Amino acid sequence: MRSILSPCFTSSKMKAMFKLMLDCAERFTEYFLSLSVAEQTENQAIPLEMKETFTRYATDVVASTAFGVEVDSLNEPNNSFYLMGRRVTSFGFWKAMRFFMNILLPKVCAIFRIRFLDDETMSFFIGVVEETIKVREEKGIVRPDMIHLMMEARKGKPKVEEGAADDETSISHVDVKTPVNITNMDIAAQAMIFFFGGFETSSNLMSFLAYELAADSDVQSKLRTEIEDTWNECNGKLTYEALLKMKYLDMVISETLRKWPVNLATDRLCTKPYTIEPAHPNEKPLHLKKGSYVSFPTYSIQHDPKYFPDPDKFDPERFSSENAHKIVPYTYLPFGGGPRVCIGNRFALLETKTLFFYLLKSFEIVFIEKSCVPLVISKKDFNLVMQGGNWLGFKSLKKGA
Ligand code: HEM
Repeated sequence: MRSILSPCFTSSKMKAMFKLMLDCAERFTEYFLSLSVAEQTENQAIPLEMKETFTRYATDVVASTAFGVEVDSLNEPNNSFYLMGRRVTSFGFWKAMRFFMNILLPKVCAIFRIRFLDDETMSFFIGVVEETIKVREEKGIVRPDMIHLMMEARKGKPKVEEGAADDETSISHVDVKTPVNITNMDIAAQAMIFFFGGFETSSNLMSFLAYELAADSDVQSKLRTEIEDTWNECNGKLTYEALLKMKYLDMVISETLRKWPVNLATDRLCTKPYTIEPAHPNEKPLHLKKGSYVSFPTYSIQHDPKYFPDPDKFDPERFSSENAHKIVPYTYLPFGGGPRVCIGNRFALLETKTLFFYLLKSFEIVFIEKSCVPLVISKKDFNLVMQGGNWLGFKSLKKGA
């Protein structure tokens, strides 16, 4: 299915989906702008838990780009899409057990019908996809999203657009003229990948990014200057090309992913015997057998002072044109690497850049009384999250009354 889903992430598809992301980002910013006016808090910061707030944005983006439906999770906080999304991605002990069992013992899970998701959740998302497909087919609606691409794939229509396919997400090896046998269930399963792969990860990235910006007002104002310059160059209408040209924005996000890699480790299964030779005189060779499970500790590698001096310092300059080439290959792995690199990396970066462009244009992100300073990582959670939540404030840049 990687080859079926890959065409969703080519440049041209990203550009089309950017319009949907832009709507979500504008709506997000508008919501908080009107809130600060309504509550006459223009001069004060709106206190918010960032993970929760960005999860709402990530929900709207996944709903729009993957499931083809419009959801407004800030104005309608208890919409079923948001609640079901939380259900899918929240990990209690038993759910974590089911998750690992499905990875480590898939055959046993199939025999005993141990599923990661319950029937109600699956039926909800399959229902959304089926209804969307039905309405699209009846009314001939075309929307630049994943559902449309999959519908075209099953008719055998998707084409490799010239210059659009990229190295690792290329579909050039797929016989695209042949209709692909894709059921509605398959389409729903692909849309679910956006939830599993992209929902927690993207909102976590945004949460840590907001924290680092609050912690370093110089970085935040330098970034705002780049945003204002870009906004002026675009004559007040942000374009996909202009956003991707923003060098400093890219550096700040890259450094956030270096310091806070959402996936703490990446794993591989050994396909043939291999020996890791000792690096130091007191070590022995490590013999890996076929089938050995190997885990690469991304967090530790990205915090190794040998590769990233002063690793706890948030320093976007590591990724400047002058410095980026000094990064040793395979020591920066927030999206993994090689043929199984994260399929949605450009998607995640694009939705994050779009949101922070709009957010920082209207708001300053600041520490508030409840903020977790210094930052402490929770030991209780499955994911990389801050102890007590990531509480920060959005302070409107509009000079209020
Ligand atoms: C900041 C956001 C994200 C981070 C940090 C992230 C990170 C990762 C990492 C580390 C891997 C493992 C790669 C490897 O083993 O080499 C991965 C795989 C994957 N990611 Fe992401 N991801 C993000 C967003 C997304 C999004 C938005 C999607 C949407 C579809 C997605 C879909 C996937 C899929 C399908 C895989 C498995 C690829 C394969 O095995 O062929 N990810 N991701």
